[in-house]
Amino acid sequence: MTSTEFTTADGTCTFVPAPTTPYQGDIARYWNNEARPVNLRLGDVDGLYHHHYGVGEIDRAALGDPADSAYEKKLIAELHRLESAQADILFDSLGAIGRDDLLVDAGCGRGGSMVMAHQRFGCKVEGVTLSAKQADFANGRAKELGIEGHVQARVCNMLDTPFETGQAAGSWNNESSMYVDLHDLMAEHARILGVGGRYVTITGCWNPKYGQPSKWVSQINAHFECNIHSRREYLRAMADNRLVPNAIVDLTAATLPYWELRATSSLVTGIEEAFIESYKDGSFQYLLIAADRV
Ligand SMILES: C[S@@+](CC[C@H](N)C(=O)[O-])C[C@H]1O[C@@H](n2cnc3c(N)ncnc32)[C@H](O)[C@@H]1O
Ligand SMILES: CC(C)=CCC/C(C)=C/COP(=O)(O)OP(=O)(O)O
Ligand SMILES: [Mg+2]
Repeated sequence: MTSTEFTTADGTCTFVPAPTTPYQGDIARYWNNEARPVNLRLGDVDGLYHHHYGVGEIDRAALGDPADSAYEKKLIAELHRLESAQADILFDSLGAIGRDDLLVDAGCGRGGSMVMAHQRFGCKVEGVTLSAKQADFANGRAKELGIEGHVQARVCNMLDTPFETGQAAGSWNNESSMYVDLHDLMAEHARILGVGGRYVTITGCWNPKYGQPSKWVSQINAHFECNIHSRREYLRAMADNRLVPNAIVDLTAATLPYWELRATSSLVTGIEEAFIESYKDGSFQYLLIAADRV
């Protein structure tokens, strides 16, 4: 396998595997260059850096008066609280995880979810991302927290991971499954999970009830260079790969307050309208699917 050189934040030179396809090269570049304030400023609140969205009711009392000079800071903290609440909901669905178990985060971003999972379960958490910059960032945070022996990110294709067959007790995709073929993805999760293990995804998917992807869904795809799948595709790919859903939770109503609040902030990116309108017209859904590896 060919590799490319990458210099880490501490100046160390390292080699990372070259992307398997030109598309994966595009996605690696996209995340290597990403530095949106809506992600960095939220992460700065407590050092948990997420690249996913939020769920739950807005705490209006915590936000206080919009005319107050401290309001924007409180709004950022509130958006971040909702994003961390989203990760907590995903972990609630993983079932019983012990300290000696291994969890795998497929498409781990800057690693916020990995840190949270380790803090909650005490176990080892391994993540993969296409972006060397993200992996370096996640490993840097783990080192700062003194948990580098438990939380590790590497540059790797989630469809072809180095984990042993049956090694993981749990694995997840948190808003990272819209970059890959779902049959290939579920086959890899089914391979690395032991029988009785649990797979969880939180994802945005287009709703077959709408007919085809709406213009808003197409806009989201173009914005992130991703390819949103339908709800039907998720269920079919799981069924074909020994992953039996035990929970399908529609989080659409729970994520709307996050988007409506975000749309009023100074950190807007321009994609807020597409999420709000597609959730409202029913063409797009925010779903959690948990499945047992049988
Ligand atoms: C929207 S971010 C989500 C990050 C993280 N799950 C979170 O919740 O913060 C999408 C992530 O998927 C990763 N990704 C996309 N395609 C991938 C692939 N084929 N293999 C590994 N990671 C991939 C990207 O590198 C990026 O880290
Ligand atoms: C639900 C869907 C369709 C998600 C697409 C994947 C994605 C880009 C998630 C959020 O990342 P981010 O936190 O970097 O995005 P933003 O900068 O908009 O906060
Ligand atoms: Mg974000």
